[in-house]
Amino acid sequence: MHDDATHPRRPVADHAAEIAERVTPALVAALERDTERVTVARLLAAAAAGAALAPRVLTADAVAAAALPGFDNSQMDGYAVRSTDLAGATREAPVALRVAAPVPAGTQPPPLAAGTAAPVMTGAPVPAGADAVVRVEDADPPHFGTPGAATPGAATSGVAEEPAAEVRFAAPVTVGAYVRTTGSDVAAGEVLLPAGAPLGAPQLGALVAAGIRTVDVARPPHVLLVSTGSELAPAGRALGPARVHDANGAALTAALAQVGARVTTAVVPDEPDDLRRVLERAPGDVALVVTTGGVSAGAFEVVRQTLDGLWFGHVAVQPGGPQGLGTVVLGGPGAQREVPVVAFPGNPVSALVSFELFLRPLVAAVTGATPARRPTGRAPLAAPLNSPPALHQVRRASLDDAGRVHMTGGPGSHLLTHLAAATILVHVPPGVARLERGDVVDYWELR
Ligand SMILES: Nc1nc2c(c(=O)[nH]1)N[C@H]1C(S)=C(S)[C@@H](COP(=O)(O)OP(=O)(O)OC[C@H]3O[C@@H](n4cnc5c(N)ncnc54)[C@H](O)[C@@H]3O)O[C@H]1N2
Ligand code: MOO
Repeated sequence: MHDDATHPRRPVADHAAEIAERVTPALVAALERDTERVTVARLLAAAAAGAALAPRVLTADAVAAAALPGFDNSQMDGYAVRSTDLAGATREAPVALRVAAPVPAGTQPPPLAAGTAAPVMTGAPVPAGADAVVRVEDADPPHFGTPGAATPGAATSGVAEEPAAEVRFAAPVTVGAYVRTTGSDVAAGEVLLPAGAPLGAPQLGALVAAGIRTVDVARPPHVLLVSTGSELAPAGRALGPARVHDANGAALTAALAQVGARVTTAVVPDEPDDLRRVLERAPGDVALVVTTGGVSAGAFEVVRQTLDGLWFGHVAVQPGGPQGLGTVVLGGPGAQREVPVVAFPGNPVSALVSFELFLRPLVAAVTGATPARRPTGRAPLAAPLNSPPALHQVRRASLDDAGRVHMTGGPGSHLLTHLAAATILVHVPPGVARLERGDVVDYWELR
């Protein structure tokens, strides 16, 4: 048993601060060091396949290859005109112009002759010579008509009228009215997105719009996730007697990926040499090692027994009490480097709750994944709750339609399906032994 008198439990906030001090600089350094050039097409394919773009942060300015818009175009369905032609137009004395050939979007019109007005559609180029657009509803007639409308059955637009040969305007128009000028969004050669910009939906759209084919981005930080335990079998493998599947590897891979990390997993038995070998062969760009299991008081605690120099102790939290923290040497002779290691307890709920408390906020803050912090709330309990008064207890729960908190299971840290059913994590601070029905608790939203 843990002996509080000789080994005081470390407060949650202190342990969180210790982890942040080691892990945040390592992740920041990795993001700055580890960049890659990717095609926008690849980012697009990843987005289409459902991958979150975060934390794809630009590491160099993305410069517009072409101006946006690339040509002067109309903001409205209307008539492209020469403003001088309408200079004297009034309601009493409208100006009549001959209607030129219409300009659909996607076509390049000929120059506009003086004394004419070209029907121009939204997004279509404004013809050379024209310097303004008058909305069709402000002209007379106030619609374009439908070619072939005179033929019975041909009208489809609801305006069963042939296009007019002449159009009248009852007011002058200002130069530039409803013309979206070339480069008004961004000029060719201008910085479209600066280094440091996170790539989200509008940014990806802007890259494509401006014709940019490749960008320099930070690579997601690489985490080596090591599940320890001789009882573990990889996901999907048939189980022998007394064996369990590696739930932690699965759950933490997903949890890390959700906040923008790349994950390499390993499953090692409770054999120090096996753990050493995994660390020696770790990929060269690993910025952080996360282990689960092997940290408590058993006879075969591979993490505790193998990783010298780590702090091992108890944090005043349940689940997630036994924890380890320090640095570990990765790589073989001549290629060794030190990275932080965070050693979580093996019970699956303990490992995931530890992640929520200690790692998720740090990784999200560095990668820009959202939400950086779990949204929080307060709600009344639907039933009484007991809590170990020396510990910060984290319980798995959900809210009913009336906004009351129901536990999705007991406090046992093996109850992974109860965590899977939960939508909130309830926090019961130290010093509280019991809460009654109706007492208000703080919670974090999990989804
Ligand atoms: N004498 C004491 N025993 C224990 C203490 C203690 O203070 N004194 N603490 C308990 C608490 S609290 C926890 S949490 C666990 C933490 O133990 P370890 O980190 O050493 O984890 P293991 O013993 O390796 O495993 C615990 C439990 O979790 C299962 N497990 C481990 N890894 C996985 C995985 N990847 N996927 C699924 N399940 C996993 C493992 O089979 C065990 O059932 O120690 C308590 N004991
Ligand atoms: O910390 Mo252990 O997680 O209480 O089961």
